[in-house]
Amino acid sequence: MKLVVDENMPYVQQLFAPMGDIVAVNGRKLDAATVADADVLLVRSVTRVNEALLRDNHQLQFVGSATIGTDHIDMAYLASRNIPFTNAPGCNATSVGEYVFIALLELAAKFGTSLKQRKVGIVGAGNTGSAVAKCLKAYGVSTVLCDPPKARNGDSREFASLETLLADCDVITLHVPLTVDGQDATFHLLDETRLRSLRPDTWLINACRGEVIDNHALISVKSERSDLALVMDVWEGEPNPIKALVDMADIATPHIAGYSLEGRARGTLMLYQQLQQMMGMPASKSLDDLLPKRWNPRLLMNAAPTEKELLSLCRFIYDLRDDDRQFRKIHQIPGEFDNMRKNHRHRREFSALALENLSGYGVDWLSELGFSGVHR
Ligand SMILES: NC(=O)C1=CN([C@@H]2O[C@H](COP(=O)(O)OP(=O)(O)OC[C@H]3O[C@@H](n4cnc5c(N)ncnc54)[C@H](O)[C@@H]3O)[C@@H](O)[C@H]2O)C=CC1
Ligand SMILES: O=C(O)C(=O)[C@H](O)COP(=O)(O)O
Repeated sequence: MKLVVDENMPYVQQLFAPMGDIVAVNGRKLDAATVADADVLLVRSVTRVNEALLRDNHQLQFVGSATIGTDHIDMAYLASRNIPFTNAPGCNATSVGEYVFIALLELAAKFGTSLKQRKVGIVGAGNTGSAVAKCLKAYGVSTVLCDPPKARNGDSREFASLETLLADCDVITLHVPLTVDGQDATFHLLDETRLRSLRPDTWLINACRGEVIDNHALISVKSERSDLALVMDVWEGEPNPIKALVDMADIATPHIAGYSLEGRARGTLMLYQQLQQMMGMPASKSLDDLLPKRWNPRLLMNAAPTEKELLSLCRFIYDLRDDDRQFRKIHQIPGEFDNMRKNHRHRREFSALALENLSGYGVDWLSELGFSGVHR
């Protein structure tokens, strides 16, 4: 069996080598000729899987994308050819939740305020939006959710309309799929009119897909509104973000909000599990077989951390400022957006750090935030 696999997918050898010959490729440059004799195709978000890519392949048995988003996949075409497809729902949701939480702590420190004084509007209350909500709830920050499809489908949580959320919240964080059709289409969901309606001093975060915000409109609004703060992980026109927008952003990164080691490992593992199941084989490998052990530096928590101390703890796990600094140096150099992603030094999730004394001393909320606990 021949498996054509994006070279930017960790743990492929450990999981898929027993199944056949692995050919690792640059996912952005993948073409029909390279895929022509593949039996299995494993991609990431940078590969458009459609008729143009698969027209010369008449033996493909499985397509997997180690991502949450599926906007790069022509599902109708795969269905028309009866090619089974799976993505990896939720694989990196914790990573996105923690990225947003850390970014908000960074902004609060930068502007000399407390995150607890802000009301956070979460647009899209699926896996990633809920992961953000979980972190904020653990820390005691109030949130408002907007998710019309979930509201219509009877989700028991309380939802606001987008207009109410924009009017009520001083942080807006976006967690919707990119869709262009239907009543919930998200392409340019934040258009110029909505961007102009943002409350004074709003912090706006995009960690879903660049096209959910009209980037040109954002540049125009932000150039008149220095009160707005921006955290941008995703961009229209990736891998070529607009320079003016990178320069305006308070935090700018190259689509790596989901790039925790755990998130990326889960993505590959979920594809392995699906393929094994499809072939009627047991999935013998688990996440523990892939990940390095948790850190246990014996950090003793015997008092609730201040917000500044919490930020230091978070930076110990993932210092977002490093990615921001590096991205600002490279984002206009051809190829470097993808290189920075490919060579991203793997960041861990909060759960990789075991803190002592999480039970008691008023620090239980740190385990709700995601840290592991070691009780004495
Ligand atoms: N920056 C990054 O590294 C990552 C980005 N993503 C992006 O984030 C997106 C969301 O991921 P998940 O939360 O896991 O997906 P999900 O499918 O679990 O949740 C998305 C939610 O958005 C809601 N929704 C759809 N249209 C909406 C609208 N017009 N207004 C409000 N809500 C709407 C849906 O009902 C759903 O509950 C993915 O599709 C992907 O594009 C995902 C992971 C990592
Ligand atoms: O899961 C998603 O959806 C994402 O946006 C991924 O984090 C993107 O990562 P790549 O697939 O582009 O490596």
